[in-house]
Parts: sequence; C-alpha cells; structure tokens
Amino acid sequence: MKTSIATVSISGELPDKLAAIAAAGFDGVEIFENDFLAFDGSPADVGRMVRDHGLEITLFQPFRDFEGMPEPHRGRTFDRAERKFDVMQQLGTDLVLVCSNVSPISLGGIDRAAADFYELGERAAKRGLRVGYEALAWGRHIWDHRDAWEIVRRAGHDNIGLILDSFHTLSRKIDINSIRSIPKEKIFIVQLADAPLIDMDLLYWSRHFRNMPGEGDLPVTEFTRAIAETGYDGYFSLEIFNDQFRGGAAKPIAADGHRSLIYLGDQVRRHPDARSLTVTPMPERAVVKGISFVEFTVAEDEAAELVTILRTLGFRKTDTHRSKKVDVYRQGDIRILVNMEEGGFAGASYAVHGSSAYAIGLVVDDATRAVERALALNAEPFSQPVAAGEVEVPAIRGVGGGLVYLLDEESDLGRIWDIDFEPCGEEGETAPAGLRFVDHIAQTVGYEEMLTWVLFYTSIFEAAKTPVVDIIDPAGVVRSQVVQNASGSLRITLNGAENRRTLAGHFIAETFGSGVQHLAFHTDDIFATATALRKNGFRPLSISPNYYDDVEARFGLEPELTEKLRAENILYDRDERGEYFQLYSPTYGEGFFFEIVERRDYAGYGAVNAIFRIAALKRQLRPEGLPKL
Ligand SMILES: O=C(O)c1ccc(O)c(O)c1
Ligand SMILES: [Mg+2]
Repeated sequence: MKTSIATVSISGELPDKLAAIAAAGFDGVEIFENDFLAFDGSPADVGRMVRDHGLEITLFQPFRDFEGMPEPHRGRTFDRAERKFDVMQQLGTDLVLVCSNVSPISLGGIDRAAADFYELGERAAKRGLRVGYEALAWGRHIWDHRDAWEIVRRAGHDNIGLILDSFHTLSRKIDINSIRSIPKEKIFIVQLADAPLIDMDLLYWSRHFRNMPGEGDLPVTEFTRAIAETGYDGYFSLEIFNDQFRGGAAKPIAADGHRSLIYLGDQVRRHPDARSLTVTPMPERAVVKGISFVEFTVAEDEAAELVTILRTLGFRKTDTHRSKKVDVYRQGDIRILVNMEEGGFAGASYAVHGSSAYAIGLVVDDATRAVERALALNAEPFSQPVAAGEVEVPAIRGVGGGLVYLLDEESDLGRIWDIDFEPCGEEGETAPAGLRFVDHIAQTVGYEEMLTWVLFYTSIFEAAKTPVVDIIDPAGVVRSQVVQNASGSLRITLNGAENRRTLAGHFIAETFGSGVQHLAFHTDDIFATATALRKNGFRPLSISPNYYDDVEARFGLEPELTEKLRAENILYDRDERGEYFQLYSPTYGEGFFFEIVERRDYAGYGAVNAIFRIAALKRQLRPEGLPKL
C-alpha cells in the first residue's frame, strides 16, 4: 500500500502543503488543479518542487464534464483534454482523473460514454498517459461506480481505467461487493475519505464535511478491504474536502491523514482475504485494562490546596517516591499522584500550564507492544532519566503535550509501586468515601483538535468513539465525543471548545492549552458517598433547586428520591438501560473539578445535565461571571 493525499486536503499555499505532506511521510501527492492554477510557477517548477520533497505526483485532477457531450461541445472537450495532457507531461505525472459529467447538456448512454473514453484513451496512449474515470455521487447520468466500471470495461482501452472514491460509493450506500470482481489492473487509483453521518445534500456533504478514514462514520475499512481483495496494492490517496481542515494547521492535519492510512492498512491487512496488501506489520491495538494513576503537577507551596480536596474526597496518602517529590494518594483502585518536582517534565509542565493533571497511566495488556504500535502510528515517544534501580515507564505524548504512561502487570512495570515508592503508612484524618475506580477522564481540547485525539486513542487502543453530542454552555456550544472500550475500563470524554467564554474554552485559555479538566470517580452508592463526603468537610457544587422540580416531572421520580437528590446536590439521568447519578466538586484552579458517579447499567455521561453543572460551576468560579469578550 502506497500513501498519497490530495493537495486540496491541506491548508495553505502549494509549497506549504507539499512541505507538510512530505513531513507527514506520504509517498505521493494528488495535484488538485486549483492549487496548481493559483500557484505562480510553471508546471515544471511544481513537478520539481514535488520531487525535491521526495514525493511522486500520483494524480492530476479533476477533468470535468467530458463524456457524452453533444457536438460542438464534444470537439472542444477533446481540445481541453489535450491542453491538460500538456500540463501533465510538464508536471511529470501520467494519470488524470475524469469525474462523471454533471453538465445539463450532457447526453446519457453507456456506449456513447465508452466511445468517448476509447477516443480519449487513443490520444492519451500517444503520450504515454492514462485516464481514470470516477463516478461522482451527484453525476448527471453516472453516479454509481458500477456504471463507471461498465463504461471503462466497454471502452476496452489499456489507457482507460477506473478510479474508486470511498465517499461516492459509501455516501450512496452502494454495495461494496461489486468492487471485488473488478480486475485490479483496471483500478488506476483509489481515493479515500470518511465523513460523519449527516443527512444532507450529497454534494454539500462531500465538499465540506469529509474527514480522514476512522474520523467519520462511513465503513471505509470494509470498502478498502473489498479493494484489497481484488489484489490491488497501489496508491491509496486521501481526498478530503473539509472546511475545518482548509482553515487548520497544515502539519498536524497531514500527520493525522498519514496516521489514518497506516491505521486503515493495519486493520485491512488482518483480514485473511486481504493479505496481498503490503503493510508493515505492527502489534494489535492495545487492550486497556484500567487506569493505573492520574498525576498532577503542582508547586510545592500550592500542593496543600489540592491535597485538602483529595482528603475531603476520602483519599489517603499511602506512598512517597524514593527519590522524587511525588506522593501517592489512594482510595479503592484509584491512585492520584501529586508531583512537586521543580525539574523534569513535571516542572516544565507546571511552568507552562500551572497546576494540572498532566499525565495519566494506563494499564494495558502488554506495554512494550503498545508502545511499539503507538510509534508505528507516529505517536511521539517520551522518556526522561530515572534514578538507578527505578522503573522506567514507557510513555507517549498525549493531549496538550501531556503524557500517557503505559504499564502492564506482566513485566517489572507492574511492580513500580513497590520498586519506586515506599509506604508512608499515614493515618487519614478523613474517612474513605467509597470511591472505587476512575469512571472517566475528561479532556478539554480546542474544537479543531477533536478529530486528532479521537484518531489518536482509537488507532492505538482497542476502543470506539461515540457520536458527537452538543453540550450547551450558556456562552456557546461545546462538542463532546467519547472514546471508550467495551468493558468500560477506558472512558475518555473529549470536549471541544469553540470559544473561550465557555467553561471549557476558559479552561484552555487559562491553563494555556488542552488537558484534563475533570476526573470522574465511580461509587457503588452515591448517597452513602455523599454522606461520607459531608463528614469529611466536602462541599459539593450547589445545583439550582429549579433543576429538581424539572427532573422529578421529567422522569416521574418519587418525591422522596427527588428530595434526597436535592439535599445532596446530585444530578440524575436515565437511559433505556439504567440510571446515572452525578455529584460534583467546586472548581479547583482555573476550572478543574472532580465528579463522582454511580452508574446503574447506564451507558452515557449525563450530557443533558451538563448545562446545569456548567452554570453552577461558572457561578462558583467567578461569582460575577466570566469576563465578557
Ligand atoms: O467535488 C468534486 O467536484 C470532486 C472532484 C473530484 C473528485 O475526485 C471528487 O471526489 C469530487
Ligand atoms: Mg474523488
């Protein structure tokens, strides 16, 4: 499998696009005609620039409204084609994409189109060029790859082939089995794009909402597998029309694109019928067994504030690091590490972001293999020196430049708590409150980074993404999407903030970047936990009384239950399977908070309650409200 991407997928001017595409590791690039026309260099200059980056031009496109034209238009389309052939020869590429005709004056008829392509094939052959035909989902007569293939088949010319584009086929839900019988030599190139499922006009959907394979909801993996089963092993080229990507930063978007293709190739190759696809093998996605720890970086003189909150939540200091200023606070299976080092990465993170949960530790099935996979997917490795005899835990850079440590139970990593730490046997002044494990970790990111992190987590770890839900903040919308595994041992909620007046946006602005904004702990009995917390001096986030009247009416709750919820400031939700109870802490620092949940067979995250929680947090964070911009 060779990787390519269309210039239209990336923002910037042609030289910036090419630099980003090359840096991301692609083998080739599709030159989109407008990118070339807008550039004030000759076709030969562009060709040279591409090759200087070590890239190959995989395709020149698109050539529009060609087949089935009545005279005198027909004659002119052939003249136009000859002009494009001139450009292609100067660029140094032999393949052009003809997309199906959308002109109202074009005539239908498979044989008529086949005859036009035969003639075009004759002209292309004289110059050693090839022509690929693609069915646009909104073509006037041809909008199905099966019809495009029939035209190519009837043209019967070596220089005429088919171009398959996942978007056009999958947006129309065309049976992908039809691909399996196409001879691989007749597939000239494959274009790939995913898209979120949105019910809208096909052309508008295609031109504005495509995204990288794995970022959307289309069955791109099955599509690619059907192609691999023909024996095709040529270029897979991303062609992503996306408004957000057009305005985004070129390098990270190109990097996401490359990651999406490697991930896709890896999934496809695992199928026994798709073995002809050449992809470098990598370990399977890592199975996350649990969250081992969450680590905060704080300045030593500010640690007391965090520690006080932890104690009121019922945590106890159980261990201290043998050589570093790191304490472990425990409750149930939860470990919170408080790192007060001034040096190293923790100190550097503090200097940039202030107090923050900058690292998470995941227990996986095999940490070495997990790291190997992450690196194969171009994750950024992290390491820093450890003292002699201490365990070096492998890590990769995650959201906001923070760390994801990878541990397992099989190697020495499983003994890190005995090796690197010593018990401090401290007696707690406060009592445990029944918190058992981390239910979820909520990371707040810029809206434009959401897809990056969804792809990061789902490609490295065995996990799936949920549909995006809109969270209504009084100052704007925050989009929320969850990455989770089937067992629930990995649940990461990603919240994408569009403006800085939302609570999420404020958090990003004040902590100078994306990061963990809240941690949710699981309890088996939220009312018992609430009582225990109250005894510890914990003050929950105070919820508007109006909320409880509404909840009682909405769900038909017994008044006694509503009273208990109101008395403890507990939020309530229900889905078709079960019930959900949520209790929040006030904010710590610039918008960080803790949540306690009881899940009774409930699958979601209480999104409908978010507006009430956000309003309450904002009241508490700045009684006079967040600054208006
Ligand atoms: O939106 C379009 O017009 C367009 C053009 C060329 C393509 O390859 C394509 O998939 C769409
Ligand atoms: Mg296309």
